[in-house]
Amino acid sequence: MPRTLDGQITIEKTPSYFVTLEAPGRIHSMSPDTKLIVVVRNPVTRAISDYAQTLSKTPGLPSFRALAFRHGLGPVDTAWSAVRIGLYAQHLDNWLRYFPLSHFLFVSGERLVSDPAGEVGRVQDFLGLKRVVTDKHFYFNATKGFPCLKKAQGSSRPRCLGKSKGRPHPRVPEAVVQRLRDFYQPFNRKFYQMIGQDFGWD
Ligand SMILES: Nc1ncnc2c1ncn2[C@@H]1O[C@H](COP(=O)(O)OS(=O)(=O)O)[C@@H](OP(=O)(O)O)[C@H]1O
Repeated sequence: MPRTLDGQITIEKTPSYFVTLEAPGRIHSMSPDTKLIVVVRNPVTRAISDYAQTLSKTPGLPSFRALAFRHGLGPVDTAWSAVRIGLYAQHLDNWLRYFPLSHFLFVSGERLVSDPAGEVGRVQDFLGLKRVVTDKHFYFNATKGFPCLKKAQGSSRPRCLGKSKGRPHPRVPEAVVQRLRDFYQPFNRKFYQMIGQDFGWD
């Protein structure tokens, strides 16, 4: 981590930390005061998004169904990372051995799209910052199908996130989606209970 002066906040973003067993202990030994921001979305959509990303780099990848269920039809394959990462309650359990819940902010991936200023507002409050970024900074870009910044930092031009963010998802049969929804439901409920926040995924 770079040196941080008084009055500065250093932010580091690595999605895989949340699901890495050794990460909480290491981060705690670096600084037990660290604030932790976790962006979560419906684990079923997250798994399909994860698959879409792998598929874009690996043409000929087996179907989502073939990877999500053992032998294509059997139990849900929790060894597949796209499935395992969505077990938020389990990952959080590991973090709560080192950090109290008050150190966490859970950001809704869905609201980050439907109301980016609202979610970014919560982030600013959590970090003790003035609400500098507001509604005024975003517009909905119909071509991208997502909110974008009216002006990028240091430029007068609008800026959307890159091609790898918000790519189309492959079609997954409804029966497959439903099986995964059922699978995640108890884990989601446990997660809501642990953090006192209901994301309404079920
Ligand atoms: N404003 C805006 N523009 C584009 N995309 C947006 C935006 N806000 C949130 N998202 C969602 O971000 C998802 C990609 O982020 P990831 O967390 O997968 O990225 S990464 O893990 O850091 O690579 C990406 O997921 P997919 O839609 O599945 O590609 C988006 O849904």
